[in-house]
Amino acid sequence: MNRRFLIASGGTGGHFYPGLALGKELRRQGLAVLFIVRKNDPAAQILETHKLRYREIDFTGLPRSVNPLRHIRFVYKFFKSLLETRRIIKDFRPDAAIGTGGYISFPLIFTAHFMGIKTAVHDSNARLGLANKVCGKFADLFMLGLPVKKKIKNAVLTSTPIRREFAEKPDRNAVLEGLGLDPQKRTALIFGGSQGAKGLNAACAQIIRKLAPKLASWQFIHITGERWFGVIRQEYTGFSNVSVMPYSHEIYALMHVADLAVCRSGASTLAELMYCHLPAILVPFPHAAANHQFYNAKILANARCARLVPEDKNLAPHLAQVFERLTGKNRDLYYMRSAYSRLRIPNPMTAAKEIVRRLKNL
Ligand SMILES: CC(=O)N[C@H]1[C@@H](OP(=O)(O)OP(=O)(O)OC[C@H]2O[C@@H](n3ccc(=O)[nH]c3=O)[C@H](O)[C@@H]2O)O[C@H](CO)[C@@H](O)[C@@H]1O
Repeated sequence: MNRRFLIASGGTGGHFYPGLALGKELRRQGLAVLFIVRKNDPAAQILETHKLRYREIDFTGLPRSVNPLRHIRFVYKFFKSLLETRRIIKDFRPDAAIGTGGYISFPLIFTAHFMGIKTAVHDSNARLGLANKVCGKFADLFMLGLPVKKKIKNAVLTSTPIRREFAEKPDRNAVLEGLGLDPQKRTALIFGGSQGAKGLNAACAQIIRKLAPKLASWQFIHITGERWFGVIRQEYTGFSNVSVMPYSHEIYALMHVADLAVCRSGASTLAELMYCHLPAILVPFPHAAANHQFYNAKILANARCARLVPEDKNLAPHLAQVFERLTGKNRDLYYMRSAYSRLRIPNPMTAAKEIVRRLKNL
């Protein structure tokens, strides 16, 4: 009979997309897959687009406020979610339950474990999230996107799955000309996480405006995030060597044609940089849980594939200094690019396949 896999995923894009890649690979291999997502999670819509089945549960993360009513509501929803999950497990009868991070993993891994079902979790970051720390105590398999310092039971490094589109090498001339840019010039790609990044946007615009006349052989693609598009586009008025956009659905093509990225250090971004061997200046999101973006960035910085610039009051001058050095010395970029071949992290493009292989062996 067909093996059956139940995946809890959703919340941020960073937690959801690796789960989606995994679900698609399970289906590609002819295995049955069902998702559990939080009620009203926009991830449900994306699952529908991909024709993947899902069930919703009513659950929220730990309340941050001290309001006792919120805590009572949390406890109520917590027990309710365990009962809902139990029902789903009884209906679907999975061979294994998988959580891809975020608090939605907890009810599934906890319930499945006590119902005698094999469990696995995947954490993309170099510092584990709270839900995964707890789930790790029950999991039969703990898959890691990046190496972590902490000793974890049943852990294996699999990397984080990325979109298949990254495997298609684009035509550099066509991509750059399509953006009104010059294929002869070197190109820096600037972007935040899936939402953009306010501080990074402002610092980059300031630096590019100042350095552009000195850097005639360089041009820039600046992805601002929807919220900041208008303001940042204004800043570049009169600059013909900058292409500004609010979001790119084809960032995989841009990463392949770029010579340097200036970006955040979310886990999927890192896996994509690794796959494209793209040298980067990483500016970790300073408010990420347990400062995990800093630890993510450190892995690429220690391996010399990237430079790490913290977002503090010196962001603009520090970034300008690193940026000027890298754009002035092509040799540095060459060494950074080649340093990726020495990274001892599995290929993110085959990560979904590898995860499925391990799940089948549980
Ligand atoms: C702010 C925050 O806490 N973010 C976290 C969130 O990911 P978050 O989703 O913010 O960040 P990630 O780097 O993991 O993913 C961003 C994704 O958006 C894509 N992209 C971005 C811009 C664009 O124009 N087009 C586009 O497709 C990138 O290619 C990438 O695939 O969960 C991740 C996994 O737990 C964490 O590592 C991140 O730290």
